[in-house]
Amino acid sequence: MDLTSTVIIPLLFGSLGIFALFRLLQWMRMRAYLQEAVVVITGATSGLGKECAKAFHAAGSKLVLCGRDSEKLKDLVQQLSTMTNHRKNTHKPHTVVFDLSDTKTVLNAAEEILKYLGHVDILINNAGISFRGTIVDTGLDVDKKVMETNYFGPIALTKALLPSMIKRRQGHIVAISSVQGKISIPFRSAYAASKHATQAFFDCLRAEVEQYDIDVTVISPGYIQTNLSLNAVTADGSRYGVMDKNTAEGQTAAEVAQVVLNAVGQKKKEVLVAGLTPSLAVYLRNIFPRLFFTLMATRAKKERKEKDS
Ligand SMILES: NC(=O)C1=CN([C@@H]2O[C@H](COP(=O)(O)OP(=O)(O)OC[C@H]3O[C@@H](n4cnc5c(N)ncnc54)[C@H](OP(=O)(O)O)[C@@H]3O)[C@@H](O)[C@H]2O)C=CC1
Ligand SMILES: CCCCCCCCCCCCCCCC(=O)OCC(=O)COP(=O)(O)O
Repeated sequence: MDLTSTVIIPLLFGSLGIFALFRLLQWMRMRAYLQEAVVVITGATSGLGKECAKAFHAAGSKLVLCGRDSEKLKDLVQQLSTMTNHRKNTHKPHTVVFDLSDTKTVLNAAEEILKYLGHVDILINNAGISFRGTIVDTGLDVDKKVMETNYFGPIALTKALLPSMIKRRQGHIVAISSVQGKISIPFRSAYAASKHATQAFFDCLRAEVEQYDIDVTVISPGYIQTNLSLNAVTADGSRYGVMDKNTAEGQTAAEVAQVVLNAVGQKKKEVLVAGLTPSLAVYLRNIFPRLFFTLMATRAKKERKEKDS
């Protein structure tokens, strides 16, 4: 008896068929979940937020696009309306203008969103700023600004929308963190601190709200080709204004937005979206912390030397 033709090949094709069917069912469930869902995206005016807006719009979600600049939001709505490769049943997005570092405007925005749309299915806390500077030279006002934007703003918005999700026993909260929510690299203190706080807060939230059928997804990207480094704040509060090499060579925002869409659609609890070095760095930090600390100290000395020369 030929084992290959009677057992191995049928088994192989059978497994492939089951896998294909599983993926198809997964895709159909994801499509149904995102279609018609009310999705709030912060930081929709550029980079990853803008690409998420395009991806969720194409998936048929009802978008609430948030940002500080109403003109940029209007432009995005216009751009979405002309997108050609989307399905027929897309929706005109609603826009809300507020600054995440101003709690009062965040709370007003949440009220406006609930008043206008009645409920939120998916909140994507995406907006953020980065930081470049030495700890010794950085004023506390700069640390606070980064924490207000990356941590207190998103948690204020989350807390404001959470009661209505609990009441409906339905909702999904997404935090765009960073690899720097898991490891700290020198001269990024305020940013890394804000992302570690984000990771911790949303991990606690996930545990607390599972009993209400609310999902929490934390996405930790590595470098993405966006304006993040250009817009980073420095030790004296001024704009960094440099497109860092790592950022310029990172993944495209559109690629990462697809990962966000799939992670949300599949209700994943967390996703690391990074290249080999950042991914290895996360493992190294946890498995061989002393080696990781030595590498970081060497990196800090090298960067300092380069800056001083
Ligand atoms: N780029 C990267 O390498 C990585 C990015 N990330 C994270 O991805 C997220 C998106 O950043 P990215 O797209 O890269 O960067 P961008 O600078 O392109 O986008 C940042 C967005 O956040 C908004 N924003 C900044 N400050 C505030 C504020 N005070 N109130 C409201 N909105 C604000 C910006 O609005 P405005 O247009 O008004 O400035 C902009 O829409 C961030 O959380 C970032 O930390 C994570 C890992 C890597
Ligand atoms: C054999 C194992 C080798 C692993 C050693 C690696 C040590 C090198 C450290 C690498 C650090 C990577 C940091 C990645 C950080 C990252 O992806 O952050 C994403 C961001 O949020 C970008 O923000 P930024 O403003 O810092 O550009």
